[in-house]
Amino acid sequence: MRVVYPWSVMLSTTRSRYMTTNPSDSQLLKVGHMAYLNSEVFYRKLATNACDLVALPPRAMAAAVESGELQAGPLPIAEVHRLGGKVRSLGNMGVACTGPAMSVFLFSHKPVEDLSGANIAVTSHTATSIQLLRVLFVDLWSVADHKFVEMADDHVSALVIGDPALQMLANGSYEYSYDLGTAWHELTGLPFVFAEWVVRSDAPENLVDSFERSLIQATQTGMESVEEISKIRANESMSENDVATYVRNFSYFFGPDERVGQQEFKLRLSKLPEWRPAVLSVNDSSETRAVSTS
Ligand SMILES: C=C(O[C@@H]1C=C(C(=O)O)C=C[C@H]1O)C(=O)O
Repeated sequence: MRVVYPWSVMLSTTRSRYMTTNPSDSQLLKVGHMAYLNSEVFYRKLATNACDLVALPPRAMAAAVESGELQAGPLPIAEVHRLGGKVRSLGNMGVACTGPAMSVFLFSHKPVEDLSGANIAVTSHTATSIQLLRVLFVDLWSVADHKFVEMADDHVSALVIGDPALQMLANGSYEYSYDLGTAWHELTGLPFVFAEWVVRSDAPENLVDSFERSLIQATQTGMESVEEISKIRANESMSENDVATYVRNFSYFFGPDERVGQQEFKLRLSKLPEWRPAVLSVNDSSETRAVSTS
């Protein structure tokens, strides 16, 4: 399995066992590696010859699948909806939660009800949570006339996801924090699907079938290996117990409830004006340093 790591400066989670500098024209799918702790169960036990992995943050990963640079990955659900028939589901899997997500936060210096007109900084990693925040601003918190800005700009609140959010939760200086999974559950009583494993519809069927089998098997084994993951991924801000609680909080195989939650999100989002955040090159993003966990 060959892995390219343009993202390696951003997260402390990269694993050298995957790193090689020897590109080959192998008959393997090019697959996105979501290097967040919340996605570790997919990759920890993935056979080394199952695919070629490329690490990218969620928004950039969706752009790479859309352009054909990658063929598969756990894509932000808002982008899965947008890509429509260009992609199809792999294994009925992804990242979902019912209630707290524990790593998708609006951190704020003011209560959320007072954010109308405020500058809200948004991580360039996100494609879905920013859309969830737009829904919550309208349907739950009645926040209007806010402006989404970059992390380096002046802001009152910041939307942060994944490992950087875990880090900020431990070390951050914001007075208020709102878990977007909790807020969604308050609003709808439903699970929220953040990401779904998909593959491009034009990917060769034989490669897709064999990768899908490997991925399902790896994830089942990965979910049985949370203790091992916890030992490896515990750090000064998260004990082994914290890591295990965090990982076990997610649903990785979807049932009917996840799909109902997904459709509800699609519906609520479709009622808002069409808008999506710019696709930034990872290297352009000034927040790389601001939210680095490495
Ligand atoms: C639960 C999370 O969901 C993530 C949030 C995403 C987004 O906002 O676009 C995309 C992928 C998910 O892994 C998280 O990052 O903590």
